[in-house]
Amino acid sequence: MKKDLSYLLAKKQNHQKIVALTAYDYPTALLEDKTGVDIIFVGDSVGTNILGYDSEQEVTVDDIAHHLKAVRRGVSQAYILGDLPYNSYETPEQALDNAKKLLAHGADIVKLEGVREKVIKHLIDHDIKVCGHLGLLPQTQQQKRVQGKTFEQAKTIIEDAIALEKLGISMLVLELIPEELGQIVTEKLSIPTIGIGSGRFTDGQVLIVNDILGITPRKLKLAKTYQDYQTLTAQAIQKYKEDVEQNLFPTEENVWHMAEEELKHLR
Ligand SMILES: Nc1nc2c(c(=O)[nH]1)N[C@@H](CNc1ccc(C(=O)N[C@@H](CCC(=O)O)C(=O)O)cc1)CN2
Ligand SMILES: CC(C)(CO)C(=O)C(=O)O
Ligand SMILES: [Mg+2]
Repeated sequence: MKKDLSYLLAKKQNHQKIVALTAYDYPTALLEDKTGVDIIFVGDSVGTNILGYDSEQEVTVDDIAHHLKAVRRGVSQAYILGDLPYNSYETPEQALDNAKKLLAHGADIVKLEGVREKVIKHLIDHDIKVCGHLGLLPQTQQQKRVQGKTFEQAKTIIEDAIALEKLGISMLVLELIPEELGQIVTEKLSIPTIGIGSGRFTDGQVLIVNDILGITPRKLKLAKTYQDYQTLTAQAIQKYKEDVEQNLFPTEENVWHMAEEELKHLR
């Protein structure tokens, strides 16, 4: 059964955690879907984590669409979120064009950063599901510092969250804010909140799949590393290199032969 917004909302209401994780390719999406991840994010984090870009700002709508297509082919149950990248939702019309493109390539919902009232209203008026994003906004904040630690900043985030819910967004990502603020926003909203680096009390959690697998070179405080990809992959590549150099690969079990009857004419 394909998961939908009412399934996610029921999880909030029943105090069951929503599990979200990014994926950028088919095999990873297949595994996440099979495991029962609720929401797969095709984030603009693809830029710095997969494409080798220096910044989130280099990511294009075509980049997201390309990875969305791959992810969609691996998914039968998870809800799929596509990020609208930097500069792709400057006007309501541009945002609608780009959101439609992401939906056409497999997204169930689009996410955009900040309180962009006119843009969000335009998308919702056209029946597009929108996920908000408050706290740290990576597309416009290069410094990855915790947001909303002071009373004034926290108050703004709470007011923004309420304003976004009133505009009609279906869920809200909270990034890199204090746990207390994550809890207050989550209690004030009826829609699900999905946190990253925002404490234990949001309705769900999202992480970058590269961080949980140990693909990311450094360990972030906000993440947990479940596997040592760097070491394991370096070992596998090193062993393959040695095997080729020392004629230990391929072996008899990796090769095909001709019948002697055919071969004798060639010799
Ligand atoms: N791969 C990876 N890429 C990402 C994110 C991630 O999550 N992991 N998230 C988005 C960018 N946001 C962040 C947020 C925090 C940090 C970060 O570096 N945080 C420090 C703490 C910062 C602080 O103490 O103020 C940490 O150790 O957790 C980096 C990127 C998109 N790209
Ligand atoms: C998961 C999240 C919220 C992290 O910033 C995201 O937007 C992304 O992956 O691009
Ligand atoms: Mg993003």
